[in-house]
Amino acid sequence: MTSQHRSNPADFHLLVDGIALEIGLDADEIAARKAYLELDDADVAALRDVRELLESQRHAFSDRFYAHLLSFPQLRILLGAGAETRLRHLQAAYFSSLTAGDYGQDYIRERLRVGVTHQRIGLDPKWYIGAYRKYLSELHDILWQRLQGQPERFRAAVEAILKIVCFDMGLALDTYAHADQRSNLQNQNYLEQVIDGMPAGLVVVDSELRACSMNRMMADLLGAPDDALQERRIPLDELIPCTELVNRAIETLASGAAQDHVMATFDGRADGVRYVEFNIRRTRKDGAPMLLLIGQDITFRRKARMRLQESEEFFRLTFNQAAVGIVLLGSDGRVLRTNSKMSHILGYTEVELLARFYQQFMCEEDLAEELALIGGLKAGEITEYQREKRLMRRDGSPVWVSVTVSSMRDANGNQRFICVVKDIQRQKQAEEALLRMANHDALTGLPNRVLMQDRLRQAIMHAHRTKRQVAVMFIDLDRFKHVNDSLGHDAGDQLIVEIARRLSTSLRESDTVARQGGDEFVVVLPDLAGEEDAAKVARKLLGNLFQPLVLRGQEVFPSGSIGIAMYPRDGEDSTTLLKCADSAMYGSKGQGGNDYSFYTAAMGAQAYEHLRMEGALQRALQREEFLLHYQPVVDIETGTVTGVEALLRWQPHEREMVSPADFIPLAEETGLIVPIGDWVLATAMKQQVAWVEAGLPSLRVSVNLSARQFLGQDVAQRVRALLAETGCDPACLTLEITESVLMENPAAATETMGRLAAMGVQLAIDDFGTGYSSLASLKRFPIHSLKIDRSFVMDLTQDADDAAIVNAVIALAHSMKLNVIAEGVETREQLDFLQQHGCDQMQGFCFSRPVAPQGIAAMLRRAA
Ligand SMILES: Nc1nc2c(ncn2[C@@H]2O[C@H](COP(=O)(O)O[C@H]3[C@@H](O)[C@H](n4cnc5c(=O)[nH]c(N)nc54)O[C@@H]3COP(=O)(O)O)[C@@H](O)[C@H]2O)c(=O)[nH]1
Repeated sequence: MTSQHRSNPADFHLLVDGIALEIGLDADEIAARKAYLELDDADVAALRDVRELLESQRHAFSDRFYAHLLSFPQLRILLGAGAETRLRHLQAAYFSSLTAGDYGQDYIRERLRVGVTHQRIGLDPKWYIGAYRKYLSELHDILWQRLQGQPERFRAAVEAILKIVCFDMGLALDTYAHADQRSNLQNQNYLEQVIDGMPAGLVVVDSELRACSMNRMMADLLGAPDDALQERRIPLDELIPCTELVNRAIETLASGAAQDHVMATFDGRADGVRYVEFNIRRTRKDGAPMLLLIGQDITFRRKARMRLQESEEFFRLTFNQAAVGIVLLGSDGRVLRTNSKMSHILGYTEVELLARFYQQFMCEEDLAEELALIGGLKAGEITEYQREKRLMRRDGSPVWVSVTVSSMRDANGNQRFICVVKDIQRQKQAEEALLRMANHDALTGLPNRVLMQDRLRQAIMHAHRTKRQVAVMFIDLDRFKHVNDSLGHDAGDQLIVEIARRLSTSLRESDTVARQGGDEFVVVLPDLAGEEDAAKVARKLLGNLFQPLVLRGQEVFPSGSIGIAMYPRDGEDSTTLLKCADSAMYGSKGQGGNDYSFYTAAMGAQAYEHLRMEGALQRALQREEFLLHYQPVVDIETGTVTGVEALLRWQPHEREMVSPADFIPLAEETGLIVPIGDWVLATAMKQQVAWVEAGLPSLRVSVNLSARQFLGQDVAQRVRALLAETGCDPACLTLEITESVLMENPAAATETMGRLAAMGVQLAIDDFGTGYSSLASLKRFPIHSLKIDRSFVMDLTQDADDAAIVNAVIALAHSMKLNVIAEGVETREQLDFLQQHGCDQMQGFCFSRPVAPQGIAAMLRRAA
């Protein structure tokens, strides 16, 4: 009986040797076995005796033997396909060795090998015991046939064959059993290893609900030592204190019904709580019911699920309560999900939004760009984009939003778009208002200078391309100051607003009317054929402007002076054209106003001179080209010099002296009057102190304050500083302010004058009679003197009106307890008149022209 073995031959031999050792097959054992079978030398001799006889029958024997064996399908399967040839060969070797007479170590090892091989292939002992039976019967028949008549020889041979075959069977069976035992042990070890190594915890519980064993994983889950159950069986509720698990285990034990997903929480572990999900199965061991509790550590999964739930909840709340609108779109733009803010922005309910496509909310003009961007997202060319645009609300009104659209994929790989929409309606409105404010005049709502210049530039560019012309009109209202001064600023504002309206309604949409500031307007007429078009518009404007209106109950007839510059004739850029129009406007004013003038080169020359003077004035201050002359103020009664008026002179280097009448208006216009006036104040005060220090009688010095000086800076503070700096006595300083300056901003003037008077400085109203203030309104101002304007004094001896005015002024001033000074007194007659009518003081050529400081000193010394 033979079979194959498939493992490595060296390993196999080691295994066989190991089994021989474990069985204890040493020489003594073999001798004992042979002795027990009574297998002795006589048997060996008997076997050798029939060797030749049997060898001759080997092939026929083999045929019959295998015909029998292979007639059993189970054997055919166990022995394997194509086994016959191989087996016949092994069989032949065994057949020969059976009668060879050598039954030592090699023989025995071969028998053991056969036993191990049979055990390995799962050939039950029944099969090879049957095979040995067939062997014996066949040998018996052969011997019977061949040894008929030789009963002794036959009996000895049969006896010996029986012994050796039983010897072989014993070896094979022992080996089989031992190899089987070994294999079982190995299987058991393997099973234990598998159970220990499995990624689930296992507790085996007996019918008394006591835990008998558990694997390493379960010990680990419970935080118990591996051998916790070796000493004693622990009650299940002690090992795992979970009522639910114990109850379900009791149920399974009783009914046999499997229990799944039984949750137990293991607390108190150093590494935190563990969640274990158990499956409970009933089984049997040695007839007694047992429970298998298989626990899966789902801590990670459960925590992950809890985290997921938490983050989903967080997302849900954030999504719903977000201060921005959020929309999830399908790749076709369908709204798949949205939040309440989005509903609020668009005025739809969430359900209504879900039935719509994003494209439905877009403005017509944004659609093409938006679709192109979405196309870019779809193609993966961009991952997101941001735009400020308008969306259409449910009520059809547009709402400004800032939209950020990003591309994403859902769990199934479908393309989705997330739109985050911020309502920027208010911001946009504020921006628009700011833009409006930056570009428009607050009072009239007309474009301001900035916007006008922009429009003018555009008009020039267009005209350049189309070979057309552009007219720029500079409009200045005539006598606006008069309205302002006499009727107040509110009336002035009303007039400006009405003029703005009249200008706007007189022009086309494409024309621009802008307020340049104050009472100045600029009109831009684009796309003209020539000068005559502009002239027509100018005539129309003047006609419309001239319509009367009632302000504060008084009928007013506004008019304006218009200067016109033409592109490209007068200039090719906005700055030049505006300058030209400005110069032309002065041309109109010079001709009496209420007219228009086109710019001419001569006007340009005037403007150039203007500029030149401005530069020269600036340099004059630095080069100290200014000086002061002083005109005495004389007491009419006594003829004594009581004071002087400081009068500014400009003596350019190596050039003729320039009259203040020529440069003061320009200095006023450019603002240079402020530093120049400051210089005058300081110099006059220093001079007053110098005369006193020179031992001369203390003189009152009068200084003229310009409008800008008086209204534009903190003159009181400056005067205080200069008084302190120069040491001039405030009581010796008079500040002269013209009537019109006072009326420009009476409230501010009152306040400033109050502060100056509080310092002890005296205040005089200059050029009195030329303005529009009434004597009554003067009561409000803390003034000390009135200076009657030279124009009234000049003709007072010839003109009865002037005489009456001068007389009235003196009378009224005295009634208000004001000092009166007449200016420009040139003749004895004028002086006599003034004396007769009680005028207090005078200044004029009849006494002295303005002279240098030394002249005043000499004059005072002479009088002493
Ligand atoms: N803001 C400032 N204005 C000033 C200052 N210095 C002068 N001025 C103003 O300039 C205008 C012209 O002044 P001026 O050429 O000096 O003429 C003054 C006198 O010379 C002139 N005057 C005086 N007496 C006579 C006379 O008998 N006949 C006559 N024809 N002219 C005479 O009058 C001018 C003084 O005017 P007023 O100031 O109104 O008293 C002139 O408006 C000056 O105010 C300065 O420092 N700051």
